[in-house]
Amino acid sequence: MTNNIKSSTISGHDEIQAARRQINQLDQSIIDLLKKRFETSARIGRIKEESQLPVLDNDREKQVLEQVAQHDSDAETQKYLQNIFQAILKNSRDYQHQLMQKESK
Ligand SMILES: O=C(O)C(=O)C[C@]1(C(=O)O)C=C[C@@H](O)C=C1
Repeated sequence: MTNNIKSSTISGHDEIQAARRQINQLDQSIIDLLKKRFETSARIGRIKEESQLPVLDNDREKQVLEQVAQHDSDAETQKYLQNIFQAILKNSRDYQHQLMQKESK
């Protein structure tokens, strides 16, 4: 009995470790993709600066969030994905603003 509890605890521990290794790899992929996304956003930001266009484009942001919704039909995870992408869009805008400020100095 004691042994069973111990071994199930150990295998639970191993399972957590394995899942965490997977999360580490997934996080690395997410970081790589987000870096690429920021670079692309910076490119748009430079064009907007040259053309004197505002950083915020509400229609485009709505489109991005709709695209996210279309890619995930699971209502359970949808609200979290929406939150994440709202944060991504905000940080994308902040990054563009920061680059514009730097370039104007
Ligand atoms: O598509 C643009 O116009 C962008 O500047 C990119 C981006 C984005 O990160 O997706 C960022 C800010 C805008 O409000 C809309 C979208």
